[in-house]
Amino acid sequence: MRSTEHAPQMAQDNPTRFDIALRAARVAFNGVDIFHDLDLTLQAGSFTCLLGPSGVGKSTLLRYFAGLVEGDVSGTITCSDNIALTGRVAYMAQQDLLLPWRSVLENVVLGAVLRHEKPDYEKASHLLTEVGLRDAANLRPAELSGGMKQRAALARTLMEDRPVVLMDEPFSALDPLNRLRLQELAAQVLRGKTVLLVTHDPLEALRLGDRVHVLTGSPTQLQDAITPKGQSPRNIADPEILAQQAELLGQLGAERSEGAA
Ligand SMILES: Nc1ncnc2c1ncn2[C@@H]1O[C@H](COP(=O)(O)OP(=O)(O)OP(=O)(O)O)[C@@H](O)[C@H]1O
Repeated sequence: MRSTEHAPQMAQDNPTRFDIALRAARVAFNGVDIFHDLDLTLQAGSFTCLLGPSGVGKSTLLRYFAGLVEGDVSGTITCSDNIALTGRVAYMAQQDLLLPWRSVLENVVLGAVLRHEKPDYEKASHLLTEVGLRDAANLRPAELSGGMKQRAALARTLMEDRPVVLMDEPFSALDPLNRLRLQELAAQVLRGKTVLLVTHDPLEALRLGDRVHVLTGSPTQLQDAITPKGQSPRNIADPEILAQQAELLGQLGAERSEGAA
């Protein structure tokens, strides 16, 4: 990973110090419970990953923490410092949500502009270099590939420097090498922050997550967390990580589908 004198301030310089407790969460759409009685604690400064089959409710759970689920919703979110979570979250959606009329650089500094703050263009340029978009800073989103849009959205999320970061499949559109590079970048820039990340990739979850939960069933339930050892980004060739991958695939139902085949 490149490192320059202008490297953005890393989260470990200012770690997140409050736990976030979600209790008795319930979300229903059209009268059907996606989940109910769901509890999940995000420990201060730790990286939690959510895995599960498509449609199980991962994005809904992530969006619940972001306060973005509307309608038939109940439950509580409490921070251990007794300050509301609202306003302390950076959220990266599955869709890149880049504004089409703004350049990549202008999209990355959008948060500051909307808050009427002076954008830190130096930090934005550094992050664009880190995500491999230095030469695309002045392009509009329509001129980018899907993977480039996702990298721009990641740079915008990392730019925000919030204590809590929620990311929905942030690397899904990337080729394998860019995926590994950006996982490394995320691990480095987000170290010390409280992160919740949704992914379909068990190895990505084990590479980055301190706690990895599988969601299964309907209504959805959280399986007990798997807790890979050591600091992220972890070596995915490590035999212990590979054993945990097998465990996660088992929780996801791999044995059942092999049996069915
Ligand atoms: N706003 C909504 N209105 C109605 N139904 C919704 C809404 N949002 C999500 N759902 C439904 O809730 C269920 C869970 O959706 P969600 O997007 O959370 O799943 P997911 O596990 O993230 O899926 P994927 O891995 O495909 O992204 C799905 O059946 C989906 O159709």
